[in-house]
Amino acid sequence: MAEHATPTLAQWAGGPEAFRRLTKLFYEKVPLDPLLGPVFAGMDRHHSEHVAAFITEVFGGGPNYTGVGGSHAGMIARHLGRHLTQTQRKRWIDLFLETADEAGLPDDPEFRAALVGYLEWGTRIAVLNSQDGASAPPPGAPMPVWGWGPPGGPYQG
Ligand code: HEM
Repeated sequence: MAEHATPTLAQWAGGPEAFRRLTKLFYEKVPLDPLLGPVFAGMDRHHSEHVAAFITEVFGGGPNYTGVGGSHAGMIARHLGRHLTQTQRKRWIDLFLETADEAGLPDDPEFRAALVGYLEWGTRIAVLNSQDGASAPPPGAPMPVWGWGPPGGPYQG
């Protein structure tokens, strides 16, 4: 990184390893949660790594997800027909943010605002695409890209 370059969200978070740590902890808790446990009953054993790779890529950390055959359309497809509810979505976010603290992700206002904004958007996309009538985007649909938004960069003191 150039001396004064603004880090990507992924760099500021601690790189792919930080997201792997976060999702590993998160998906260890999910099966124990009364609302989320049943939703993830058939979870792939690599699920947490796939979600970590997806978020790392969205946050500017490189092709961690698409580089190993993943795609935005493929990710959306995993939510089709699941009839996710707003109650489940809200629990997912609450538990994810609680776990972000436990995993030691940065807690500066700028990073957390970007994280919450992405999670609010991403979970609503997941719920929408889980309802009857939803269909996956075309296979070549681009991955979402998330940035710092109005604060423009991390907390500087
Ligand atoms: C920003 C929000 C979200 C992201 C980035 C995300 C990402 C992903 C990804 C990458 C996969 C595919 C994993 C794989 O290939 O193994 C997936 C699958 C799945 N997601 Fe999400 N998801 C989000 C929100 C949600 C929410 C809110 C729920 C439910 C409340 C949910 C439920 C599921 C389920 C049940 C699967 C299939 C798991 C399996 O069978 O292995 N997702 N998600």
